[in-house]
Amino acid sequence: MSGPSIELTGLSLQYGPERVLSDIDHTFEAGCCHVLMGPNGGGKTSLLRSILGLTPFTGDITIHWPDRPGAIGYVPQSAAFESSLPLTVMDFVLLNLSRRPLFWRRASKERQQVLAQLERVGMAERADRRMGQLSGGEQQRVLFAQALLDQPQLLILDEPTTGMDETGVRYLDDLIADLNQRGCTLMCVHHDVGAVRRLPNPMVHVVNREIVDSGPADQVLAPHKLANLFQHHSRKVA
Ligand SMILES: Nc1ncnc2c1ncn2[C@@H]1O[C@H](COP(=O)(O)OP(=O)(O)OP(=O)(O)O)[C@@H](O)[C@H]1O
Repeated sequence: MSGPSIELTGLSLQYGPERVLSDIDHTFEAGCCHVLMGPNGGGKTSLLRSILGLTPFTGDITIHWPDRPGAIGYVPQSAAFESSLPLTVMDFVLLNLSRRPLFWRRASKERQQVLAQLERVGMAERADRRMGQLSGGEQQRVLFAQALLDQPQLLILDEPTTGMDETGVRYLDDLIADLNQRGCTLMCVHHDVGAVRRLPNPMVHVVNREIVDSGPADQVLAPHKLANLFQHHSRKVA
């Protein structure tokens, strides 16, 4: 089963007097690798959170699934784990696999499933470490493994390579290429122009209160446009 398209109609979002997203009409095509870029505070995370239903907005967001609704995976920008929390990598990913409490014995089938996902991000050997004792980049890899468990058809990533070393980035590149080949729709926030160019046929959307530019990466990230990519609009107070 392949991924959905996402249609925004008159999407606006405001925090107090500050208008973060303003009357956006836009469609993200099915099965593509979409990258949101733009200046800090331009509204990229707010746009992702709106699609996930994690923040109130006005207007409409419609997810057009090709068949029946599929699974959605989400990797947030960062997560904090208290180092004294007795929650291992295996526990954390297992928690997301079933609704049963952790102290119930887990079937080895479930454990194998989790290990297979951890293997895909190079973290299987650290399955018994506590989440709070991993580095930021390692935690990010585990969050990614957890988001892959349900075989998502829509995968939403907020700055997925933050804190990751080269090996982590390579795992991520391979996984994204694999998901893209399977027709999954990917939405991803990125700041690194070089990393975006490595993605499979990326569509880049520049978010700066509105979507100010959109198209294939080689057009939107053309050298003469790069200077303006991270430039801020003066923000209007609504
Ligand atoms: N929960 C919130 N309450 C109040 N203001 C918020 C909230 N979340 C975000 N904002 C503000 O909304 C604006 C857009 O934030 P958002 O995180 O969407 O931007 P972004 O483009 O993802 O930025 P960055 O590139 O720095 O991650 C910022 O000015 C931010 O301070």
